Amino acid sequence: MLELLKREVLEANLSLPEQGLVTFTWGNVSGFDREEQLVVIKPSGVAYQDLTVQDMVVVDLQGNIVEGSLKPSSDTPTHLVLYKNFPDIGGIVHTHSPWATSWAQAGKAIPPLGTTHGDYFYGSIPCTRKMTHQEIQQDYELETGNVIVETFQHISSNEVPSVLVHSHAPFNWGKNAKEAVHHAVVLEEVAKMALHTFQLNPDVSAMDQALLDKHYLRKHGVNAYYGQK
Ligand SMILES: O=C(CO)[C@@H](O)[C@@H](O)COP(=O)(O)O
Repeated sequence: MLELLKREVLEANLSLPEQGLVTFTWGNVSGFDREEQLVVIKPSGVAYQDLTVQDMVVVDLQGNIVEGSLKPSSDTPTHLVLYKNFPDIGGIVHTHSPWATSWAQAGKAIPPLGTTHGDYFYGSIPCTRKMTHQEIQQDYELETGNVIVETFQHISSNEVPSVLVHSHAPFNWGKNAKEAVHHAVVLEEVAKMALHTFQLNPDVSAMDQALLDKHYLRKHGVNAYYGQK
């Protein structure tokens, strides 16, 4: 199982530059084997084109390296907090994709403005609060995870599989690494559309709840009917 997960995580990392989500090494993907309680994650600072399955790093939920000779991504503590607190996720991706990162730097949530958003996110994509100086200085990556969990106290991490970290960039997740990357691609498109929408009409309001319900629930939930379902 772990070897298959390493391959899945490698392929998900290689898809980041293919999808236009990263510049240089500004991103990382991990996968979670919930049975073994082990996380496979990209090594820190290694160029995507140089990555091999053997480079994938395996850590436990305390961050101890179980397999691998390279240092894990610097964002590993953030990934681990999310795996511990969001029970249904099996993959996480962090990038600095420019449109979503612009919203994160502005400290603004992305409201549901249209059906593209509604098909994937059952409400606004939240932005975390600013972190305190103490949080930043103590353990920035760990506290980034904690502030994301705090942001989702009253939001379902299943219904909104993305977050904008204030003054930083997005984190996305899904049932596996591939789905997490899919959500990251959608987030980037939705962030781009939303910014242009506000430029065209600064007074635009969020889409009707009925339309959001129709589009989200046609793809998600027990009565989903989209595509060939
Ligand atoms: O967020 C950042 C930098 O701000 C990191 O995600 C990015 O540099 C990637 O770091 P890693 O190479 O995964 O350690």
